[in-house]
Amino acid sequence: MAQADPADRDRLIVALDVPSVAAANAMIEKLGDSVGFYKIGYQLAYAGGLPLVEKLARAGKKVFVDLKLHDIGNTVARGVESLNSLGATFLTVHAYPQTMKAAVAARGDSGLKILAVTVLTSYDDSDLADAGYRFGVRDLVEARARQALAIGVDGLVCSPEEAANLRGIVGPDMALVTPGIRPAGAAAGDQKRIMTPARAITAGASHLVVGRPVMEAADPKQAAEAIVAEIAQAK
Ligand SMILES: O=C(O)c1cc(=O)[nH]c(=O)n1[C@@H]1O[C@H](COP(=O)(O)O)[C@@H](O)[C@H]1O
Repeated sequence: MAQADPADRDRLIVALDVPSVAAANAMIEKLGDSVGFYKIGYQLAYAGGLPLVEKLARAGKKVFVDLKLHDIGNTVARGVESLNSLGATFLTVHAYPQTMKAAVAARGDSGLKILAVTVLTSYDDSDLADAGYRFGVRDLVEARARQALAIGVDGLVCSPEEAANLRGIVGPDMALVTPGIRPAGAAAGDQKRIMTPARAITAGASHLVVGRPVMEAADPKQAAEAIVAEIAQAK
């Protein structure tokens, strides 16, 4: 396949959802130049994977640290301060006002960008009702996006289903990072609000987060390249 434009390639964020640093290194090796942006979440971070952030950054890759912080403001701020110097591009927090304010204040001018997770892509309206919310997904995502914007958060995590509406609210520059990406024919798994890569880009997503459709593919490199090609065609 022809070499991808790095600007298209880096709109794909591959979730390194693997159980060990060894498995992560093996996958990074396999994916090679096809991937320029990785996400390290609970599974890898709790298995000793945080030092990989600095290693990947030194190797010229971008890194999204997905720890979805949510605690009292002081604890969130101290946690963000501990992450500021790792060289990551993005860090997630849940989109609660105290949490977002603390994270934005603590990231200072370190270069780390704070993403607020609006409503998880595995939730639908009835899951929100079960959790005690009186808003449905669309209204809660929108309300949280407006709060995040007012607080000065750098970007939002939402499903691609909300991307077009949010793009109209936050303008052209804010990062809209969308998990819940499923290439045509891929299994949804536990995701409830999903779209194909092409449709997510057309809807206004700046970045797509993809885990299992790449990590569990028979040929992960080919799967990543196919998504980047879809991004390049849809933009
Ligand atoms: O913050 C995230 O990255 C995230 C938010 C969200 O609402 N939904 C969601 O799936 N994610 C993450 O995105 C990745 C999606 O993985 P797959 O469903 O395997 O493609 C996982 O690492 C999730 O933790």
